[in-house]
Amino acid sequence: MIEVSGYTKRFGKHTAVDGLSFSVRGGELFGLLGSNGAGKTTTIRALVGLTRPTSGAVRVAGYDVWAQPLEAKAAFGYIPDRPYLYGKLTARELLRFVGDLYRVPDVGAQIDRWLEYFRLTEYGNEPVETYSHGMRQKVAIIAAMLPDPPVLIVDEPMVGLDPHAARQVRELFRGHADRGRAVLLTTHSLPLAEAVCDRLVVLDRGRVLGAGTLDELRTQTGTAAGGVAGDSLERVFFRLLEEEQANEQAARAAAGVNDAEG
Ligand SMILES: Nc1ncnc2c1ncn2[C@@H]1O[C@H](COP(=O)(O)OP(=O)(O)OP(=O)(O)O)[C@@H](O)[C@H]1O
Repeated sequence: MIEVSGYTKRFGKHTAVDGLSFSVRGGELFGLLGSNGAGKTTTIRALVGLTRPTSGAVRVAGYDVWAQPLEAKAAFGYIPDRPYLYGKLTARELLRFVGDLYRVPDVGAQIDRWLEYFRLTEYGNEPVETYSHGMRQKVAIIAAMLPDPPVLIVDEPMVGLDPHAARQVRELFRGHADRGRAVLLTTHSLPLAEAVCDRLVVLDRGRVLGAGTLDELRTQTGTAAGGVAGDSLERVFFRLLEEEQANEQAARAAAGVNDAEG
């Protein structure tokens, strides 16, 4: 459902993402993790047609996002980290606009159901510009979910949500994947990723440090650094970063020795 092959993005001389490959199947919830500046949003922006790859290909539902943008865009819902919503529209107007674009059947009843789910019913006829940050985030989530897309792409979904809404959203994404859809999300919340993701990629400065199920990552880090089965994703994550640092120091030291010899 999502295919990223050899995706590289350079901004001038800076390589933000370097030869990234992964795929997400229907029924899977996939996590893209990494520190600040790792390249998560840059990858998501390529997948949703906002930042053109320098090289490599990104495909959604079998369509190349950059060669067949209309087909690809019809197949995914996108929840950006900072959603832009038309502030002068009410939530109902905005959601009806989205629903009509995607030809959602029985859209009025669906919007009512979604507003109720997120406790927004009494605000549904107020302009979105009067909403709190979390309320806007909920509207952006509804807008992406309303067409029931085969692929859902989500950048940092929990920022600004209260604990109740965060749990609802977690269940929503898991349920979406369990109904055969593909869900790709980036998050800094390792407990969230541990609770819901089937598979993960950990990025650092544009390169993959580890990829696979949590158990596979445990094995990967355990073999190299003496970890034990059952380690939390947080421990695994920090081990991957520590190993990367150790490798870099070793490489620098070796280069220093070579320089000295040369
Ligand atoms: N438009 C741009 N122009 C130049 N550099 C950019 C641009 N967008 C991103 N970058 C650089 O690409 C790298 C990856 O940024 P990106 O936003 O993808 O990171 P991220 O993993 O989403 O980080 P965060 O967790 O902080 O949101 C960073 O070094 C960033 O400075």
